[in-house]
Amino acid sequence: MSPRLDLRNIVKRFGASSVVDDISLTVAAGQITCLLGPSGCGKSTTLRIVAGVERQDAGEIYLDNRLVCGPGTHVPPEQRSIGLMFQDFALFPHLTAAQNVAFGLTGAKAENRARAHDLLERVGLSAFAEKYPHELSGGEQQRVALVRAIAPKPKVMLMDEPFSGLDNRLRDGIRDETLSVLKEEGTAVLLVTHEPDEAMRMADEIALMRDGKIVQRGNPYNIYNAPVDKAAAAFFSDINVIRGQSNGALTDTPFGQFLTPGHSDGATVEIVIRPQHLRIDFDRQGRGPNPTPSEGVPARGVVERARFMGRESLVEFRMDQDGSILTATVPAVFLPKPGTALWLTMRRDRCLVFPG
Ligand SMILES: Nc1ncnc2c1ncn2[C@@H]1O[C@H](COP(=O)(O)OP(=O)(O)OP(=O)(O)O)[C@@H](O)[C@H]1O
Repeated sequence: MSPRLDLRNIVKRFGASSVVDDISLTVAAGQITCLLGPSGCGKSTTLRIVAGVERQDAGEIYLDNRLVCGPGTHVPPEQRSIGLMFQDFALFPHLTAAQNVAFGLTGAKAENRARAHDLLERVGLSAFAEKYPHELSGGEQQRVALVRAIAPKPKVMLMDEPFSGLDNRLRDGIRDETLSVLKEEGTAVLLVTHEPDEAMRMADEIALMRDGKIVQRGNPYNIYNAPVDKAAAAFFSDINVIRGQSNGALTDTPFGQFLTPGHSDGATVEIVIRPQHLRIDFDRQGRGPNPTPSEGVPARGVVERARFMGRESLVEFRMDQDGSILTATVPAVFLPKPGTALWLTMRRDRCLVFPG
């Protein structure tokens, strides 16, 4: 199946710097792709180029195989069949919710009204159809803006941090509603966010951006579990880093030897593990659990501090062997006293090995 939206080698420079540096990306109908990355990495500029409000310096964009912008071609934004949903959306204050939703529709009046009411019902707002924007809460207004953007059945929906103005409790509900409406409509969605949680929740595919480039593309599971480098791993959660020197394709650590093929002798190797993949065991008269092939050798540490985070407890250890600090999380209440000696083991299948 050919992609609905196809970006090929998009470049945008401001002065000497390439803010978007050779971005290629496809989004299929009914698929949600998240452009995820830190502030300033070029996400919004990419979106603005797709919308047609910014022009690229090189590259092409195709919509259903039709060139919409490239050398010598620039289809104006309003002719691209693209819906926009930004954080600072504005409803027309003098129109009711239903009139706002029906505003951009070109069909017969009764038909437009029916479409507006159907969409409002799908986001739980039928009772608000005849209300004006100032009579609606922020979250309700946002849902109206969303269905207004969806109403003309755009082929592509561009969303730039669309939920960031909402408080957490509202946000989850509106995200899920949005997701189901967009899926039902079969819209191709390109959504910009700097929040990994939002991308994990919304995306079929995440495109992780850094300095104007896409450094990794994949589904949330793969991006989280097989990050391309340490920075990609650290973008999604806190990480622990254990350093060592590779020798004969092996690296010695307090947790035993790790296989590090492909790293030359003497090269620094970083072994990365997320806090939830460290296992904590009690000290049995100076001994920890027995080594196993799947968890390697345990290492002893002393609790520096422990904090209850609501869904989990976070325990920081100072390791006996080298004084380094490692953090483990436990999905329960576990608050050992500072100074308590405990043993840590690393789930080998969860360790990531990167060049240092
Ligand atoms: N019109 C412009 N002129 C000059 N520089 C610009 C212009 N627009 C954006 N930039 C610069 O390009 C870089 C990328 O901006 P962009 O808004 O695309 O980033 P972003 O990843 O969306 O960040 P944020 O999440 O903070 O919005 C930034 O350094 C920004 O200052």
